[in-house]
Amino acid sequence: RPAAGAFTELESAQIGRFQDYLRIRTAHPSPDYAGAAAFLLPYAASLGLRAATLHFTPCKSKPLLLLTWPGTDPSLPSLLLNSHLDSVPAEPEQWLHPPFAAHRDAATGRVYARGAQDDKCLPIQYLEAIRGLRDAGFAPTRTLHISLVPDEEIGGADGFEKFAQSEEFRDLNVGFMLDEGQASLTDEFRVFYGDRLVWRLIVKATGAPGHGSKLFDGAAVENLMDCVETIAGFREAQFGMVKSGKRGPGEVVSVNPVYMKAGTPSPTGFVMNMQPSEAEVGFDFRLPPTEDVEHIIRRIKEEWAPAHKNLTYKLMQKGPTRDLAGRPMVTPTNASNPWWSVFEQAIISAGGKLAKPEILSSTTDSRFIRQLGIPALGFSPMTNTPILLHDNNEFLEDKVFLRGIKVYEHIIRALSSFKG
Ligand code: MET
Ligand SMILES: [Zn+2]
Ligand SMILES: [Zn+2]
Repeated sequence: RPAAGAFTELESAQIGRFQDYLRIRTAHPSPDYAGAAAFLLPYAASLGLRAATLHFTPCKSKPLLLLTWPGTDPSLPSLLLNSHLDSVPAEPEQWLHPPFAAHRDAATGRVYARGAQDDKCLPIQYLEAIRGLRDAGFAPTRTLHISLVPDEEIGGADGFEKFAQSEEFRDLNVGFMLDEGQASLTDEFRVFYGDRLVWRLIVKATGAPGHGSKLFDGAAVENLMDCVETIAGFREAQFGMVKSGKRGPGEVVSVNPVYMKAGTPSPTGFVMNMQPSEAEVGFDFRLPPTEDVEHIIRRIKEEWAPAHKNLTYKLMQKGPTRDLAGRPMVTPTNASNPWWSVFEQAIISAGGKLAKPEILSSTTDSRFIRQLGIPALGFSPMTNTPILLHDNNEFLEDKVFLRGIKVYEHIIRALSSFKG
Protein backbone atom coordinates (compact mmCIF):
# COMPACT_ATOMS: atom_id res chain seq x y z
CA ARG A 1 0.00 0.00 0.00
CA PRO A 2 1.19 3.54 -0.62
CA ALA A 3 2.69 5.48 2.27
CA ALA A 4 0.66 8.34 3.75
CA GLY A 5 2.61 10.71 1.54
CA ALA A 6 0.99 9.07 -1.49
CA PHE A 7 -2.27 10.83 -0.79
CA THR A 8 -2.95 14.15 -2.43
CA GLU A 9 -3.30 17.21 -0.26
CA LEU A 10 -7.07 17.07 -0.76
CA GLU A 11 -7.24 13.37 0.17
CA SER A 12 -5.18 13.93 3.33
CA ALA A 13 -7.49 16.79 4.28
CA GLN A 14 -10.53 14.57 3.66
CA ILE A 15 -9.16 11.85 5.93
CA GLY A 16 -8.38 14.57 8.49
CA ARG A 17 -11.97 15.84 8.40
CA PHE A 18 -13.24 12.27 8.87
CA GLN A 19 -10.98 11.90 11.94
CA ASP A 20 -12.08 15.27 13.34
CA TYR A 21 -15.74 14.28 13.05
CA LEU A 22 -15.06 10.89 14.68
CA ARG A 23 -13.44 12.65 17.65
CA ILE A 24 -16.72 14.34 18.55
CA ARG A 25 -18.28 12.16 21.26
CA THR A 26 -21.65 11.44 19.73
CA ALA A 27 -22.09 8.11 21.52
CA HIS A 28 -25.04 7.38 23.76
CA PRO A 29 -26.09 7.82 26.50
CA SER A 30 -25.12 11.52 26.17
CA PRO A 31 -24.31 12.24 22.53
CA ASP A 32 -22.67 15.62 21.90
CA TYR A 33 -25.13 16.80 19.27
CA ALA A 34 -24.13 20.44 19.78
CA GLY A 35 -20.52 19.50 19.02
CA ALA A 36 -21.55 17.66 15.85
CA ALA A 37 -23.66 20.61 14.71
CA ALA A 38 -20.82 23.06 15.44
CA PHE A 39 -18.58 20.94 13.21
CA LEU A 40 -20.99 20.19 10.36
CA LEU A 41 -22.77 23.54 9.90
CA PRO A 42 -19.69 25.68 9.06
CA TYR A 43 -18.37 22.78 6.96
CA ALA A 44 -21.58 22.78 4.88
CA ALA A 45 -21.54 26.58 4.67
CA SER A 46 -17.97 26.49 3.33
CA LEU A 47 -19.31 24.40 0.43
CA GLY A 48 -22.07 26.92 -0.27
CA LEU A 49 -24.88 24.68 1.00
CA ARG A 50 -27.98 26.10 2.65
CA ALA A 51 -28.46 24.88 6.20
CA ALA A 52 -31.37 24.70 8.61
CA THR A 53 -31.52 23.30 12.13
CA LEU A 54 -34.82 21.68 13.07
CA HIS A 55 -35.94 20.70 16.57
CA PHE A 56 -38.59 18.15 17.44
CA THR A 57 -38.14 18.32 21.21
CA PRO A 58 -39.12 21.31 23.41
CA CYS A 59 -35.68 21.46 25.08
CA LYS A 60 -33.98 21.72 21.67
CA SER A 61 -31.22 19.36 22.74
CA LYS A 62 -31.63 17.07 19.72
CA PRO A 63 -30.96 19.10 16.58
CA LEU A 64 -31.71 17.74 13.13
CA LEU A 65 -29.53 19.39 10.50
CA LEU A 66 -30.85 19.82 7.01
CA LEU A 67 -28.39 20.82 4.29
CA THR A 68 -29.52 21.74 0.81
CA TRP A 69 -27.92 22.05 -2.62
CA PRO A 70 -30.69 23.59 -4.72
CA GLY A 71 -31.34 22.07 -8.13
CA THR A 72 -31.93 23.94 -11.36
CA ASP A 73 -35.43 22.41 -11.53
CA PRO A 74 -36.87 22.59 -8.01
CA SER A 75 -40.23 21.37 -9.29
CA LEU A 76 -38.84 17.81 -9.51
CA PRO A 77 -39.00 15.57 -6.41
CA SER A 78 -35.78 15.91 -4.46
CA LEU A 79 -33.06 13.49 -3.49
CA LEU A 80 -32.32 12.94 0.21
CA LEU A 81 -29.08 11.56 1.64
CA ASN A 82 -29.49 10.60 5.29
CA SER A 83 -27.08 9.91 8.12
CA HIS A 84 -27.57 9.69 11.87
CA LEU A 85 -25.47 11.85 14.20
CA ASP A 86 -25.42 9.44 17.13
CA SER A 87 -23.42 6.28 17.82
CA VAL A 88 -23.67 3.38 20.21
CA PRO A 89 -21.36 3.42 23.26
CA ALA A 90 -17.93 1.75 23.29
CA GLU A 91 -16.00 -0.16 25.95
CA PRO A 92 -12.59 1.59 25.68
CA GLU A 93 -10.70 -1.08 27.62
CA GLN A 94 -11.61 -3.63 24.94
CA TRP A 95 -10.20 -1.55 22.08
CA LEU A 96 -6.74 -1.53 20.52
CA HIS A 97 -6.93 2.27 20.29
CA PRO A 98 -9.19 4.67 22.21
CA PRO A 99 -12.61 4.69 20.46
CA PHE A 100 -12.80 8.49 20.25
CA ALA A 101 -9.20 9.17 19.21
CA ALA A 102 -9.75 8.21 15.54
CA HIS A 103 -6.23 6.84 15.44
CA ARG A 104 -4.99 6.06 11.93
CA ASP A 105 -2.68 3.07 11.81
CA ALA A 106 0.12 4.02 9.43
CA ALA A 107 0.82 0.43 8.31
CA THR A 108 -2.75 -0.52 7.41
CA GLY A 109 -4.46 2.84 6.91
CA ARG A 110 -7.21 1.77 9.30
CA VAL A 111 -8.93 4.60 11.13
CA TYR A 112 -10.18 3.19 14.43
CA ALA A 113 -13.19 4.84 16.03
CA ARG A 114 -16.69 4.25 17.25
CA GLY A 115 -18.81 5.39 14.33
CA ALA A 116 -16.12 4.83 11.66
CA GLN A 117 -18.54 2.49 9.83
CA ASP A 118 -21.81 3.32 11.58
CA ASP A 119 -22.23 5.87 10.20
CA LYS A 120 -19.94 8.87 10.61
CA CYS A 121 -18.15 8.16 7.32
CA LEU A 122 -21.32 9.09 5.44
CA PRO A 123 -21.73 12.85 6.00
CA ILE A 124 -18.05 13.44 5.25
CA GLN A 125 -18.31 11.38 2.06
CA TYR A 126 -21.53 13.17 1.04
CA LEU A 127 -19.96 16.60 1.62
CA GLU A 128 -16.64 15.78 -0.02
CA ALA A 129 -18.48 14.35 -3.05
CA ILE A 130 -20.38 17.64 -3.29
CA ARG A 131 -17.05 19.47 -3.12
CA GLY A 132 -15.73 17.38 -6.02
CA LEU A 133 -18.84 17.92 -8.14
CA ARG A 134 -19.00 21.61 -7.37
CA ASP A 135 -15.31 22.05 -8.27
CA ALA A 136 -15.97 20.20 -11.54
CA GLY A 137 -18.67 22.76 -12.34
CA PHE A 138 -21.57 20.33 -11.92
CA ALA A 139 -25.02 21.73 -11.15
CA PRO A 140 -27.76 19.35 -9.96
CA THR A 141 -31.10 19.34 -11.75
CA ARG A 142 -32.99 17.97 -8.77
CA THR A 143 -32.51 19.55 -5.38
CA LEU A 144 -30.28 17.53 -3.12
CA HIS A 145 -30.85 17.44 0.64
CA ILE A 146 -28.70 15.93 3.37
CA SER A 147 -30.37 15.12 6.69
CA LEU A 148 -28.23 14.61 9.80
CA VAL A 149 -30.51 13.20 12.42
CA PRO A 150 -30.36 12.48 16.16
CA ASP A 151 -31.33 9.36 18.09
CA GLU A 152 -31.33 6.70 15.34
CA GLU A 153 -29.61 4.25 17.66
CA ILE A 154 -32.35 4.56 20.26
CA GLY A 155 -35.26 4.20 17.85
CA GLY A 156 -35.57 7.64 16.24
CA ALA A 157 -38.70 8.72 18.15
CA ASP A 158 -37.33 12.28 18.60
CA GLY A 159 -35.39 12.12 15.34
CA PHE A 160 -36.36 10.74 11.96
CA GLU A 161 -39.76 9.49 13.07
CA LYS A 162 -40.94 13.02 13.94
CA PHE A 163 -39.08 14.51 10.96
CA ALA A 164 -40.87 12.17 8.53
CA GLN A 165 -44.21 13.33 9.95
CA SER A 166 -43.34 17.04 9.83
CA GLU A 167 -44.46 19.80 7.51
CA GLU A 168 -40.79 20.62 6.90
CA PHE A 169 -40.34 17.12 5.53
CA ARG A 170 -43.41 17.31 3.32
CA ASP A 171 -42.11 20.58 1.87
CA LEU A 172 -38.92 18.83 0.74
CA ASN A 173 -40.96 16.73 -1.72
CA VAL A 174 -38.52 13.80 -1.39
CA GLY A 175 -38.61 11.35 -4.29
CA PHE A 176 -35.87 9.00 -3.17
CA MET A 177 -33.59 8.51 -0.18
CA LEU A 178 -30.25 6.88 0.41
CA ASP A 179 -29.43 5.86 3.97
CA GLU A 180 -26.78 3.75 5.71
CA GLY A 181 -26.11 0.11 4.81
CA GLN A 182 -23.40 -2.30 5.97
CA ALA A 183 -19.84 -3.14 4.98
CA SER A 184 -19.12 -5.84 2.40
CA LEU A 185 -16.55 -8.60 2.88
CA THR A 186 -15.97 -8.84 -0.88
CA ASP A 187 -15.31 -6.30 -3.61
CA GLU A 188 -19.02 -6.09 -4.39
CA PHE A 189 -20.98 -3.21 -2.89
CA ARG A 190 -23.98 -4.28 -0.83
CA VAL A 191 -27.32 -2.54 -1.16
CA PHE A 192 -30.39 -2.97 1.03
CA TYR A 193 -34.00 -2.63 -0.12
CA GLY A 194 -35.62 -3.26 3.25
CA ASP A 195 -34.84 -3.41 6.96
CA ARG A 196 -35.88 -5.97 9.50
CA LEU A 197 -38.52 -4.80 11.96
CA VAL A 198 -37.03 -4.05 15.36
CA TRP A 199 -38.93 -5.28 18.39
CA ARG A 200 -38.06 -5.83 22.01
CA LEU A 201 -39.36 -8.79 23.94
CA ILE A 202 -39.22 -8.95 27.74
CA VAL A 203 -40.36 -12.12 29.47
CA LYS A 204 -40.97 -12.25 33.22
CA ALA A 205 -41.38 -15.38 35.24
CA THR A 206 -42.77 -15.77 38.72
CA GLY A 207 -42.56 -18.91 40.84
CA ALA A 208 -42.36 -20.33 44.28
CA PRO A 209 -39.42 -18.99 46.30
CA GLY A 210 -37.51 -21.31 48.59
CA HIS A 211 -34.31 -22.40 50.23
CA GLY A 212 -31.38 -22.66 47.84
CA SER A 213 -30.87 -26.28 48.82
CA LYS A 214 -34.44 -27.42 48.18
CA LEU A 215 -35.50 -29.37 45.10
CA PHE A 216 -39.00 -28.31 44.08
CA ASP A 217 -41.02 -27.68 40.92
CA GLY A 218 -42.06 -24.32 39.56
CA ALA A 219 -39.31 -21.93 40.70
CA ALA A 220 -39.24 -18.64 38.81
CA VAL A 221 -35.83 -19.26 37.26
CA GLU A 222 -36.91 -22.75 36.17
CA ASN A 223 -39.99 -21.28 34.51
CA LEU A 224 -37.85 -18.68 32.80
CA MET A 225 -35.35 -21.33 31.66
CA ASP A 226 -38.24 -23.16 29.97
CA CYS A 227 -38.99 -20.03 27.99
CA VAL A 228 -35.31 -19.45 27.16
CA GLU A 229 -34.94 -23.05 25.94
CA THR A 230 -38.02 -22.86 23.71
CA ILE A 231 -36.77 -19.62 22.19
CA ALA A 232 -33.26 -21.07 21.82
CA GLY A 233 -34.70 -23.93 19.75
CA PHE A 234 -36.52 -21.50 17.47
CA ARG A 235 -33.38 -19.36 17.23
CA GLU A 236 -31.26 -22.32 16.26
CA ALA A 237 -33.63 -23.27 13.45
CA GLN A 238 -33.57 -19.72 12.09
CA PHE A 239 -29.79 -19.46 12.43
CA GLY A 240 -29.45 -22.85 10.71
CA MET A 241 -31.04 -21.42 7.57
CA VAL A 242 -28.45 -18.65 7.53
CA LYS A 243 -25.56 -21.04 8.19
CA SER A 244 -26.62 -23.35 5.37
CA GLY A 245 -26.92 -20.39 3.00
CA LYS A 246 -30.64 -21.02 2.47
CA ARG A 247 -31.51 -17.54 3.71
CA GLY A 248 -29.66 -14.26 4.11
CA PRO A 249 -29.13 -12.77 7.59
CA GLY A 250 -31.99 -10.31 6.95
CA GLU A 251 -34.40 -13.06 5.84
CA VAL A 252 -34.81 -14.84 9.16
CA VAL A 253 -36.18 -13.91 12.57
CA SER A 254 -33.50 -13.29 15.19
CA VAL A 255 -34.27 -13.37 18.88
CA ASN A 256 -31.14 -12.83 20.95
CA PRO A 257 -31.03 -12.55 24.75
CA VAL A 258 -29.46 -9.22 25.75
CA TYR A 259 -29.99 -9.22 29.52
CA MET A 260 -31.14 -11.46 32.36
CA LYS A 261 -32.24 -10.39 35.78
CA ALA A 262 -32.86 -12.54 38.84
CA GLY A 263 -31.67 -13.05 42.39
CA THR A 264 -31.03 -10.86 45.41
CA PRO A 265 -27.87 -8.75 45.34
CA SER A 266 -25.50 -8.93 48.34
CA PRO A 267 -22.33 -6.95 49.13
CA THR A 268 -20.22 -9.74 47.64
CA GLY A 269 -22.39 -10.50 44.60
CA PHE A 270 -25.67 -12.35 45.04
CA VAL A 271 -27.38 -14.19 47.86
CA MET A 272 -26.60 -17.79 46.93
CA ASN A 273 -28.92 -19.86 49.12
CA MET A 274 -32.29 -18.43 48.07
CA GLN A 275 -34.26 -19.31 44.96
CA PRO A 276 -35.91 -16.04 43.80
CA SER A 277 -39.62 -15.59 43.15
CA GLU A 278 -39.06 -13.46 40.04
CA ALA A 279 -36.80 -13.65 37.00
CA GLU A 280 -36.66 -11.71 33.76
CA VAL A 281 -34.99 -11.90 30.36
CA GLY A 282 -34.86 -9.33 27.54
CA PHE A 283 -34.46 -10.13 23.84
CA ASP A 284 -33.45 -8.09 20.83
CA PHE A 285 -36.05 -9.34 18.36
CA ARG A 286 -35.88 -8.70 14.60
CA LEU A 287 -38.25 -9.82 11.89
CA PRO A 288 -38.08 -9.72 8.10
CA PRO A 289 -40.38 -6.96 6.80
CA THR A 290 -42.58 -9.59 5.12
CA GLU A 291 -42.99 -11.71 8.25
CA ASP A 292 -46.46 -12.80 9.35
CA VAL A 293 -46.41 -10.84 12.61
CA GLU A 294 -49.75 -12.16 13.87
CA HIS A 295 -48.37 -15.67 13.66
CA ILE A 296 -45.26 -14.73 15.64
CA ILE A 297 -47.31 -12.98 18.32
CA ARG A 298 -49.49 -16.07 18.68
CA ARG A 299 -46.37 -18.17 19.01
CA ILE A 300 -45.01 -15.98 21.81
CA LYS A 301 -48.29 -16.18 23.67
CA GLU A 302 -48.87 -19.90 23.24
CA GLU A 303 -45.40 -21.44 23.06
CA TRP A 304 -42.68 -19.08 24.31
CA ALA A 305 -44.30 -17.36 27.26
CA PRO A 306 -47.54 -19.19 28.12
CA ALA A 307 -49.40 -17.91 31.15
CA HIS A 308 -49.82 -21.45 32.53
CA LYS A 309 -46.06 -21.56 33.10
CA ASN A 310 -46.32 -18.37 35.17
CA LEU A 311 -44.76 -16.34 32.34
CA THR A 312 -45.82 -12.89 31.21
CA TYR A 313 -44.35 -10.93 28.34
CA LYS A 314 -44.09 -7.41 27.02
CA LEU A 315 -43.56 -6.78 23.34
CA MET A 316 -42.45 -3.35 22.14
CA GLN A 317 -42.52 -2.65 18.42
CA LYS A 318 -40.15 0.20 17.62
CA GLY A 319 -41.59 1.95 14.62
CA PRO A 320 -44.03 0.91 11.91
CA THR A 321 -44.69 -2.69 10.86
CA ARG A 322 -46.35 -1.99 7.51
CA ASP A 323 -46.47 1.00 5.15
CA LEU A 324 -49.48 3.33 5.05
CA ALA A 325 -51.11 1.11 2.43
CA GLY A 326 -50.68 -1.93 4.71
CA ARG A 327 -47.88 -3.48 2.66
CA PRO A 328 -44.44 -4.69 3.81
CA MET A 329 -41.94 -1.82 3.82
CA VAL A 330 -39.65 -2.75 0.94
CA THR A 331 -38.32 -0.71 -1.97
CA PRO A 332 -38.59 -2.37 -5.40
CA THR A 333 -35.28 -3.19 -7.09
CA ASN A 334 -36.68 -3.73 -10.57
CA ALA A 335 -37.99 -1.72 -13.51
CA SER A 336 -41.02 -0.58 -11.48
CA ASN A 337 -38.67 1.73 -9.54
CA PRO A 338 -36.89 4.08 -11.98
CA TRP A 339 -34.51 5.25 -9.23
CA TRP A 340 -33.18 1.72 -8.93
CA SER A 341 -31.70 1.52 -12.41
CA VAL A 342 -30.21 5.01 -12.12
CA PHE A 343 -28.53 3.94 -8.87
CA GLU A 344 -27.34 0.65 -10.40
CA GLN A 345 -25.87 2.49 -13.40
CA ALA A 346 -24.12 4.98 -11.13
CA ILE A 347 -22.33 2.16 -9.31
CA ILE A 348 -21.22 0.67 -12.62
CA SER A 349 -20.02 4.07 -13.86
CA ALA A 350 -17.99 4.35 -10.65
CA GLY A 351 -16.26 1.10 -11.62
CA GLY A 352 -18.09 -0.86 -8.92
CA LYS A 353 -19.99 -4.12 -8.80
CA LEU A 354 -23.24 -4.49 -6.94
CA ALA A 355 -24.14 -7.61 -4.96
CA LYS A 356 -27.68 -8.99 -5.06
CA PRO A 357 -29.93 -6.57 -3.13
CA GLU A 358 -30.57 -7.68 0.44
CA ILE A 359 -32.76 -7.10 3.46
CA LEU A 360 -30.63 -5.42 6.11
CA SER A 361 -30.30 -7.57 9.22
CA SER A 362 -30.31 -4.47 11.45
CA THR A 363 -32.72 -1.56 11.28
CA THR A 364 -32.38 2.03 10.08
CA ASP A 365 -34.33 5.26 9.76
CA SER A 366 -35.23 4.21 6.19
CA ARG A 367 -38.30 2.48 7.62
CA PHE A 368 -39.94 5.84 8.33
CA ILE A 369 -39.53 6.83 4.66
CA ARG A 370 -40.62 3.49 3.27
CA GLN A 371 -43.66 3.70 5.53
CA LEU A 372 -44.71 6.76 3.49
CA GLY A 373 -44.30 4.80 0.28
CA ILE A 374 -41.14 6.73 -0.71
CA PRO A 375 -38.37 4.49 -2.10
CA ALA A 376 -35.17 4.22 -0.04
CA LEU A 377 -32.02 2.15 -0.33
CA GLY A 378 -29.46 1.37 2.35
CA PHE A 379 -25.94 1.82 1.07
CA SER A 380 -22.56 2.40 2.71
CA PRO A 381 -19.70 2.19 0.20
CA MET A 382 -17.37 -0.10 2.18
CA THR A 383 -15.99 -3.08 0.23
CA ASN A 384 -13.42 -5.63 1.45
CA THR A 385 -14.16 -4.52 4.99
CA PRO A 386 -15.11 -6.60 8.04
CA ILE A 387 -18.58 -5.78 9.40
CA LEU A 388 -17.82 -4.00 12.67
CA LEU A 389 -20.87 -1.91 13.45
CA HIS A 390 -21.55 -1.89 17.23
CA ASP A 391 -18.41 -4.05 17.67
CA ASN A 392 -15.05 -3.43 19.33
CA ASN A 393 -12.25 -1.96 17.20
CA GLU A 394 -14.64 -0.56 14.62
CA PHE A 395 -12.49 0.82 11.81
CA LEU A 396 -12.58 1.97 8.21
CA GLU A 397 -9.55 1.93 5.98
CA ASP A 398 -8.54 5.34 4.59
CA LYS A 399 -8.50 4.13 0.97
CA VAL A 400 -11.95 2.59 1.31
CA PHE A 401 -13.23 5.83 2.82
CA LEU A 402 -11.72 7.87 -0.05
CA ARG A 403 -13.14 5.58 -2.71
CA GLY A 404 -16.56 6.11 -1.13
CA ILE A 405 -16.30 9.81 -1.91
CA LYS A 406 -15.78 9.00 -5.60
CA VAL A 407 -18.69 6.57 -5.54
CA TYR A 408 -20.99 9.26 -4.12
CA GLU A 409 -19.83 11.68 -6.81
CA HIS A 410 -21.17 9.23 -9.39
CA ILE A 411 -24.35 8.55 -7.42
CA ILE A 412 -25.17 12.21 -6.79
CA ARG A 413 -24.38 13.14 -10.37
CA ALA A 414 -26.68 10.42 -11.73
CA LEU A 415 -29.57 10.69 -9.29
CA SER A 416 -29.71 14.49 -9.24
CA SER A 417 -29.65 14.65 -13.03
CA PHE A 418 -32.38 11.99 -13.41
CA LYS A 419 -35.38 13.63 -15.07
CA GLY A 420 -37.83 10.70 -15.15
C1 MET B 1 -33.88 0.70 17.93
S1 MET B 1 -34.00 1.15 16.27
C2 MET B 1 -32.56 0.52 15.49
C3 MET B 1 -31.28 0.99 16.04
C4 MET B 1 -30.04 0.38 15.38
N1 MET B 1 -29.80 0.92 14.08
C5 MET B 1 -30.14 -1.11 15.33
O1 MET B 1 -30.35 -1.71 14.31
O2 MET B 1 -30.00 -1.72 16.38
ZN1 LIG C 1 -26.30 3.22 11.89
ZN1 LIG D 1 -25.90 1.35 14.64
